[in-house]
Order: sequence, then C-alpha cells, then structure tokens
Amino acid sequence: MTNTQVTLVQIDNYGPWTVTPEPRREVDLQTLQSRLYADLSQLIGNREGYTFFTRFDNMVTVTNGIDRDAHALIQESVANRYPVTVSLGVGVDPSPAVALGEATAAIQEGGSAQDASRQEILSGEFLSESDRTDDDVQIAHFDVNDATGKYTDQLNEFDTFIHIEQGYAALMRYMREQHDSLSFFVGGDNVIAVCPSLGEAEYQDAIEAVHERVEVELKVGVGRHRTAQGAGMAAKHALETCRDDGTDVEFA
Ligand SMILES: Nc1nc2c(ncn2[C@@H]2O[C@H](COP(=O)(O)OP(=O)(O)OP(=O)(O)O)[C@@H](O)[C@H]2O)c(=O)[nH]1
Repeated sequence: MTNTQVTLVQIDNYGPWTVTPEPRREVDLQTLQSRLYADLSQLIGNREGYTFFTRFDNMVTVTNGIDRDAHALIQESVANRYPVTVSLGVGVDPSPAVALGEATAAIQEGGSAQDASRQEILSGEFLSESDRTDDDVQIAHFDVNDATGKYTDQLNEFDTFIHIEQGYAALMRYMREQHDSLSFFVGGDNVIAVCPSLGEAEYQDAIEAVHERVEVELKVGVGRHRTAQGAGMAAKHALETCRDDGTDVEFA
C-alpha cells in the first residue's frame, strides 16, 4: 500500500515582496519563479524526489526518502541564492491528498503566507526509514493520444494549448474528487498524477470520464517504488508499453 511523503514549498511573504517598495517588473518575477522551480527540481530530484511547479509561489513535492536534515539543507540553499525564503511543511499518508493537507496545516500553523515574521518554517511528519516499503509511491504518467497529429500539427499553439489544458482540468478534478490523487501538468501533453493504491479499472474509468467530458483521449503508464523518481521512471516505461501495444492502461 502507498505511503506518500508530500512536502509543500511556500515562498515566505511573497505577495508583499512583489509590490515592495513598488510593483516589481513582471519579467523579473517570472525569472525568479522559474529559476526557483528549476533549482528545487534539481535539489529534490537529486535526492530521488519529484517537484511540481503548481502555482510557483507554492510548489508540491513528493519527498519519500528525503529526511529532515536534507529538507533543512534545501531550505538553506534557497535562502543563500534568492532574495526570498521558503517554508516547508511535510505530511505522510496513504492518500496523497491527505498528506498534502497535513503538510499544508504544518505551514499554516506557523502563520500566514503573508506574515513578515513567519520565515522558514520546517515542520510536519516525516516517513521513518524503518516504515518505508517498495510500493510507497504510486505514480501515473498520463499522455494525450497522438497530440502531435491531432493538435500540434493542425492547430495554432494557443488552440492546441486549450485542448490540452481542458484534458488536464478534467483529469485533475476527476482524480482529486474520486481518488484523492494529485495531478500536475508537466509540459507538452503530459500529466503526472501522484496516487494512492489504485488498480487498472480506476485508471480506465478516469480515461473514459475525461473522454466523455472534454473529448480528449488519454493513455496512462503506472509505476510503484519506494521513491518518486523510481515510481515515475517505471510509469514512463509502462507508457512505452501502451504505445507499443496500443493499450490505454499499463502497469510496470
Ligand atoms: N514532461 C514530459 N513531456 C513529455 C514526455 N514525453 C513527451 N513529452 C511532451 O509531449 C509532447 C508530445 O509527445 P508525445 O506524447 O510523444 O507525442 P504524441 O503525438 O502525443 O504521440 P503518442 O504519445 O505516441 O500518442 C512532446 O513534444 C513533449 O513536449 C515526458 O516523458 N515528459
């Protein structure tokens, strides 16, 4: 059974900082946000975790196997490189949505996102090394069928973007409401979902629901491992099996 460790990364007091002493240039904020995402993706990825950019001022990460000391080091590294600091809240649960809820509560207990005196919170529950198992993380890598032929090579980029985003919106909502899963757009036509222990039928139903609602056709590869990186890589291989065999759902 899954046991996902989720870390919420929240930039401290970012709203006020973006307008102090006056509104900062948008291009500079976009650059800061994308660099912070890139750095976190690497800092957490080098330790076998996954980082999702979400809203950029808040990022959701899957951190199984990354302990408190490593979190503190990541936090220090950000503070040394950026004009802003980050708070980290951590939660563990078989359900990724519940784990994120706990991670969020750990940060919220320390104060508001726009409280100047709340800085670099590091709190919550970590998964102990002795409790870890080989299927703690289940990751589903969804992909739009023939996005290139149907959209990219046919429509202008904005209309392609609308189709892909509609598929993403329908999927993220369905997976959140039906299965306590957290789904994130990761570029191109790809969505990665962090899931509890789901079976083939649940993924088949999700694909059908998205098709019914917005007429976007998906396939999905599913992987399980003790880390996000391991589960994510297994999911990619399973997705290749979908491509080779023309199937909708494959488990690694
Ligand atoms: N983040 C991420 N993006 C990917 C990945 N694979 C493909 N993409 C993106 O998705 C786009 C479409 O590629 P594919 O999904 O391979 O192409 P397709 O036309 O949908 O064809 P099929 O998936 O074979 O149905 C690419 O241009 C990439 O931007 C991946 O593993 N991760």
